[in-house]
Amino acid sequence: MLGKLITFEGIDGSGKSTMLALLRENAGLKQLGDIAFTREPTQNTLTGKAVYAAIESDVDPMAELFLFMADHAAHVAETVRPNIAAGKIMISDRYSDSRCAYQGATLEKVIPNALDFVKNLHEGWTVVPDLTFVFDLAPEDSVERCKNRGEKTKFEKIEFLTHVRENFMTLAQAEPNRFVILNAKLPPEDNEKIIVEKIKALL
Ligand SMILES: Nc1ncnc2c1ncn2[C@@H]1O[C@H](COP(=O)(O)OP(=O)(O)OP(=O)(O)O)[C@@H](O)[C@H]1O
Ligand SMILES: Cc1cn([C@H]2C[C@H](O)[C@@H](COP(=O)(O)O)O2)c(=O)[nH]c1=O
Repeated sequence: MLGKLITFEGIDGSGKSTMLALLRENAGLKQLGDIAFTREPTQNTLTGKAVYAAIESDVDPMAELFLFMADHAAHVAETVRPNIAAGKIMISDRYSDSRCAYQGATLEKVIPNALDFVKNLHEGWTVVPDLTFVFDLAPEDSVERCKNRGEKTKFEKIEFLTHVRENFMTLAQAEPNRFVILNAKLPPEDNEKIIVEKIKALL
């Protein structure tokens, strides 16, 4: 039997990594099947390194989109498809919706309907997630959390993250059966319970 793909999305600092650390240890989740954790951008790969170099530069946003797309293609081919074929439950920290939301925003002034343009690039070849959680957080809180974390990327700006957040909401409204919006200000343990219940219902 084919596995499932579950993705975690949201603006920077919204709590995805914190939640995934909790889920790795969640006994109820472990009982549901063979779980494989993954992420985008991919780590320590040719394409992932190119993406992180781009994030730290002021590279042309269209060029940056295609670096993210290349990383996604490698991720799908080398990790996602084989694990799904092996019947695993794959949980990805960011996936295609991050591209639609972030590059939909970086390309706003470059191409009309940038979000749809990016979304359409994925059609026909990617693996579509079965379930997607969006950690919804005000950009002001996001920037504050990122400041406390001690990192700063070119994306961590209130105006830009406001646009990214709106894009996540647009994506969720278009596919209400796939998306679950979480209040990222709740204690992580509260959202953890909601997530495990939704995953149980999916399986
Ligand atoms: N529910 C929460 N309430 C308050 N603070 C939180 C919560 N979840 C996470 N944090 C804190 O916010 C910061 C960012 O969290 P985390 O690294 O999990 O976010 P992220 O979504 O993985 O970020 P990014 O996508 O930028 O890597 C961390 O300092 C973390 O401790
Ligand atoms: C997958 C993906 C990510 N981004 C952005 C989101 C973050 O600001 C950075 C790096 O991600 P991390 O989880 O903080 O390591 O990249 C993006 O713009 N487009 C994407 O497709």
